[in-house]
Amino acid sequence: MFWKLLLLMERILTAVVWLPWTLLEYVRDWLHYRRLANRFPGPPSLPIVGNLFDCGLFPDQWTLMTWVLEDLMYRYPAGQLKLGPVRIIFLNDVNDIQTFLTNSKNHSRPILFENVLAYCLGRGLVTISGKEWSLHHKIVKPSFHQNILKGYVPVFNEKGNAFVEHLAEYADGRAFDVKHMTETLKSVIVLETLFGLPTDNKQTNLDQELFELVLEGQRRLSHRIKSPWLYIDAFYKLTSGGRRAKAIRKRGYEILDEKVEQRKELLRAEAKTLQMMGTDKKPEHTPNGALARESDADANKKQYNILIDALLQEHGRSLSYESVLDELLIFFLAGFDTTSVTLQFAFYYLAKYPLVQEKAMRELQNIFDTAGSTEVTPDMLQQMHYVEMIVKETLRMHPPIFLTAKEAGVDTPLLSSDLIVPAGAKVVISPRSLHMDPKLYPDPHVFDPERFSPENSAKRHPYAFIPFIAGMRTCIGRRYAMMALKTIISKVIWKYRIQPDESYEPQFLWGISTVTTNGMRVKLTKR
Ligand code: HEM
Repeated sequence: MFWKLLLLMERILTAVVWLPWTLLEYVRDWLHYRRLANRFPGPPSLPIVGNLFDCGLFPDQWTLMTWVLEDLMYRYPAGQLKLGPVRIIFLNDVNDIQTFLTNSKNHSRPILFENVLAYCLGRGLVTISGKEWSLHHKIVKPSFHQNILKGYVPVFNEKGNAFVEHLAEYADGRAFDVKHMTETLKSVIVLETLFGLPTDNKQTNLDQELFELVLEGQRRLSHRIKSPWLYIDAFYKLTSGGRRAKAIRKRGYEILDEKVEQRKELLRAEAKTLQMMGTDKKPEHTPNGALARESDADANKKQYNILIDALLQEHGRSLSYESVLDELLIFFLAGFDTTSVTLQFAFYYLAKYPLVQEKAMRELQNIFDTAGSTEVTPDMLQQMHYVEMIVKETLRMHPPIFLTAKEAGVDTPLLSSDLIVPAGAKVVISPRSLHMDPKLYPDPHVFDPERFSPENSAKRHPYAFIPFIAGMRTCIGRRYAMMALKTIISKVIWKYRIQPDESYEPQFLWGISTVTTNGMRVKLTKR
């Protein structure tokens, strides 16, 4: 009894001391945050509503974005915007961006933003942070090892050839829309490489449905991001948009579940064939051409699995089945969306700059003629310096992810001024604003791949080109994307001359990635 009383008193005493102490610490942190954040310059704001009225002045979301990215971020290279109670700090000085991103404590997403993304996309690599992120990252990273990526090149080739053949139907000089074709191409590539499923170069009805669901999910997410009153999950769930977003995710899971079953079936068939052949030697390639198991050379080294197999192996160990499906959904979206946008804009800029096409053609003549084949190999990809410069310049002018939001984990002093980004600040960095800074890129609106020649690149700040962001949360698919894009663009340039549709100007919709609302119109003629 005595001991129980003592224990109770101890608890009461702890509560009495602990509560005010915690509260005090919280107030102290908040005052510290406010003191540091208040020093950041920004457009004049009103009490409570901040800059909400300024933002409301813009007729649409795109004009608002242009104001932030092309006006505010240049006027205030380290500045702030107050969206009601939410304060956003933006950085647009290359040294400050480097300082911020190289600090491994600054890589979580603001929790509100993370929740908004996760509601539509589930909890995959893009939408998680902390220990959960470290675990998922460790599981999927080996699937992007260069041995695996090299094994994908035959798939990039096969799909690239089919795409180029399909384009022949339009190669009579009339204007046509290439957008949907690039989206289909890229989603088929993802299914064959990351999911290890043969596709017959076409989308099945189910693939098409998954693809459309993901696009709709993106549109809904974009609508939610620009409507702060929908940020609270409990409220969003009750709206028709929230209910539809939930239904999209549920149906997405059902389709992905079927994909998982197809992959398991394929692996069972493969194992059976091996058994019948009386060998236990593991094959180097899956039927779709992707490297699936360790090759002889790697036999004693680490085992690299394609993404879906790596995830399934962890199912029941460190991952739940829902986490497996969440990752597949994220990779399906991340894998096809950004690369197809880049491919569309490569078409757009190449059409406007015929001399760039001819220079690329000369490089390709060297490579393909020497090899006596247009089947691209990993070695040939290494030799495509100019084609790579075209891809980079496309990503400079139109980085598909225009901006990213991070939460500062620690106070981070900036280099360009005596300002300090306080711990807890929501920080926005825009590859697009940075890439259009005339101090870094003179005549930034001119498409000039020479900016990425080895000599010119060497002179530039290492953080001046960040289409994949940088630091700990850099894009895991960046090498995959570069290899796929170089393979396909080289095949298109080899076969066709691309010309502009003079009546076309892209109109943009800003979401997770920045896409066009009016397709991507160009003209083609055969070489
Ligand atoms: C041109 C193509 C691509 C571009 C420009 C691009 C850009 C980016 C950017 C900017 C981020 C960071 C986002 C942020 O921090 O807010 C990112 C992350 C990511 N990307 Fe990509 N990406 C591309 C292709 C791909 C591909 C092909 C895949 C998959 C095969 C992929 C998978 C991912 C994943 C999983 C993340 C999250 C990484 C993490 O947080 O750890 N991306 N990407």
